[in-house]
Amino acid sequence: MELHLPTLIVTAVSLNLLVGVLMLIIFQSRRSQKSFLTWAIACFVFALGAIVASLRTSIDQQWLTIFVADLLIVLTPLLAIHGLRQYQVQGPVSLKLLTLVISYTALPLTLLYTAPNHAQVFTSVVCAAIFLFAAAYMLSIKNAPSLTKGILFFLFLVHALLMFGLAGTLFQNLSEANPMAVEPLLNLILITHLFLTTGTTMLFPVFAFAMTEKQLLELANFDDLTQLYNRRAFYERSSLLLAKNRVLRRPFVVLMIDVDHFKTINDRYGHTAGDACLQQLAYLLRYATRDQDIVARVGGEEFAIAIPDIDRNQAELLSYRLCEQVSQEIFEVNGERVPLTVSIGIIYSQSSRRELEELIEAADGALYEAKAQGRNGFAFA
Ligand SMILES: Nc1nc2c(ncn2[C@@H]2O[C@H](COP(=O)(O)OP(=O)(O)OP(=O)(O)O)[C@@H](O)[C@H]2O)c(=O)[nH]1
Repeated sequence: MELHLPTLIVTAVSLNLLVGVLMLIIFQSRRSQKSFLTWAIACFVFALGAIVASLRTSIDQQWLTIFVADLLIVLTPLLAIHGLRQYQVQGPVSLKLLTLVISYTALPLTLLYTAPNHAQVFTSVVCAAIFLFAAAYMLSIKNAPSLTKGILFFLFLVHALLMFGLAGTLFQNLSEANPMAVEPLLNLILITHLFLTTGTTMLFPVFAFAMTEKQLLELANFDDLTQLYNRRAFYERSSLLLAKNRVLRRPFVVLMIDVDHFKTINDRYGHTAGDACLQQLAYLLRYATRDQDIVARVGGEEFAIAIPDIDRNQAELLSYRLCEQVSQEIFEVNGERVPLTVSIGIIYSQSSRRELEELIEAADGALYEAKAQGRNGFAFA
């Protein structure tokens, strides 16, 4: 089946207009999220650029069909990146940078006014560079859902390569005795360009929603200071793990860990230093345990670890090792060493028959015991 170029342009323009309107509707209901407005503008700018560029064959107004069209085509990916950065807390692409790129594109385009083919080569190279930047930018976005991030990265990269390919083909065309010879190749590149642009714009709202969902999930499940599970997630995940262990009649252990004399540490070194110690301790706990263990910060200076499939001796050895490691770890604040120890309460349930709340309560009681015995140690319930 042969692809009909005008039909494709009409389809791409219509899809971009539709996605643009969809973005505007989303923006209406989420006015604080300006990226949707920016992406809507990007869609409209692309649609306008495609319409104006497609007039090249029917009207002889180069200032419009080359100069304005090329500027609109360059502006589209810039707006897309601008929207992506607005969605991040990193802030938008500075308006200065945007103006700079457009001005540096407009100037050579003006100089190339009488050489429209050269102008097209130049525009393609600029677009390729912007898409390459967009691909690199996608990689730098942390905390983004990997699937949509990966697809967008791929689309930007392919688009950059395509634009370099277009520039090369157009350049070759300049010296070609028969410019019509590369026409099919140019059409194929143009068609791919339309597909890529439309696909990318359609992915933006998906990316934005997936990202928001990921952030909300993290806010709901993770402790901001230590990045460990929070109390809610600890209960939720440990309950599931406990239920699974109960079915399999396997043992289950809960450790309640509390920093000793943390009030004194805060009073002496300051609250910020206390926070830094908690972060370092959290890292140590996560590092000292297995992937399947659930490590959480369940209170100010209180941590909990749920451990499946571990016998009583191993639980004792782990608690001993944790106390040792924490007391030997160097917690340093402003060049000063902060002495830090922990006390641990352990509950061992042989076939996981007891409820989680019961286990936590028992481990808490054992923790109280460990504190009473002089701290920097552990006790069994
Ligand atoms: N820096 C910092 N301090 C916190 C945080 N959450 C709780 N704290 C402090 O932790 C201290 C806990 O003190 P206490 O409950 O009296 O216990 P303690 O001083 O550790 O004494 P023992 O537990 O009996 O060894 C309080 O001073 C809280 O202000 C936090 O997120 N950061």
